[in-house]
Amino acid sequence: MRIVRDHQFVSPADKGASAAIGNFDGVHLGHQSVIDIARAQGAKIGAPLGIVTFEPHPRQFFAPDAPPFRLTGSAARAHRLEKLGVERLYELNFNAALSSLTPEEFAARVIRDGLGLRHVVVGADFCFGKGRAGNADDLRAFGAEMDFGVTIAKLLEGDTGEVSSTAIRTALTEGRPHDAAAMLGHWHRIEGRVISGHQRGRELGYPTANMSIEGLHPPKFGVYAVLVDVLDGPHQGSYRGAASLGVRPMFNGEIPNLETYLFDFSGDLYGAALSVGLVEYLRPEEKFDSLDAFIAQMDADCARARDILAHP
Ligand SMILES: Cc1cc2nc3c(=O)[nH]c(=O)nc-3n(C[C@H](O)[C@H](O)[C@H](O)COP(=O)(O)O)c2cc1C
Ligand SMILES: Nc1ncnc2c1ncn2[C@@H]1O[C@H](COP(=O)(O)OP(=O)(O)O)[C@@H](O)[C@H]1O
Repeated sequence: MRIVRDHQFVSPADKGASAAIGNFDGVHLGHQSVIDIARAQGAKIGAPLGIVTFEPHPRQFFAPDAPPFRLTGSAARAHRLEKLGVERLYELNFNAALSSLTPEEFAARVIRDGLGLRHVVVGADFCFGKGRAGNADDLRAFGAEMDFGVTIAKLLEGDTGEVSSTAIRTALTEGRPHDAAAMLGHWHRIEGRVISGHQRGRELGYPTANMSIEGLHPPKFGVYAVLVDVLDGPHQGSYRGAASLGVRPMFNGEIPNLETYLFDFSGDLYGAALSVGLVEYLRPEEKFDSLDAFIAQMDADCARARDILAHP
């Protein structure tokens, strides 16, 4: 997958895609259906599959102090898109210049001249350009005028209603990772590099690979059964584990993070990139009266997580 971050000066080899446009936060089933249409249109006209997306997320650009809401950071989104067979990822810098283009300027300068897209696919609720002034029908009209194809995809309905990033966030906030996964088409995964903590874990018999969740929507705090992928380094591979998400009341922690104990593993994970999939919510974080009681509870958590993960 080629990643292009500037819509100007794009090399001819990177132009000519059939691309879906949007934020694709979480890359859920609704996003995947839009991407499938772009793939099918591309196959018809012999164009590579592309995605046009934005970084930061426009909502972060317009309201930088709002609480974190993203399901996927830029790297996690790119991984997910690559797995879906995306060949060109246009991750455009969402800045003052881009956000002030009118719908017509966006169509002409970005879609036609900059990226040279041959076909674009958007969801029915798509809005674009300064002040969100353009809608999907406007895009179709610009396409006819500027010689790129446009498909407007219907919004996907799941069993429990519309598949949306908002509904997924709510499921995660309420500790329902299965419901989130049903809308995502995969486990909700938190990705990041392993950072060091207070080195207490190893003394408790439960060393944990710690990751920051800064900038991400926080799922319900507590203990989860998890599926872990170590994405790089000597321990690359898939593991099962139990993870604690939150502030560690046992040790009066403050900054929330994700701490993952990998089953049947020993080794150094500092600096490695991890992807931790939340499979089942086990219990809230607690403060125990003694370390013995805490360790006994972690033993029980891990036994339960092993059981759950044997038949996820
Ligand atoms: C299965 C499991 C359950 C945990 N449950 C709790 C908990 O209930 N309360 C809490 O404060 N911390 C909990 N933690 C987090 C531990 O406090 C944390 O991993 C440990 O203090 C190590 O911290 P360190 O990585 O900074 O050394 C849990 C960790 C694991 C792996
Ligand atoms: N089974 C395991 N699960 C998670 N991390 C492990 C495991 N075995 C060894 N480690 C290593 O131990 C480190 C965590 O040990 P810990 O004492 O909790 O220190 P820290 O407070 O720095 O997280 C991890 O970052 C990893 O490098």
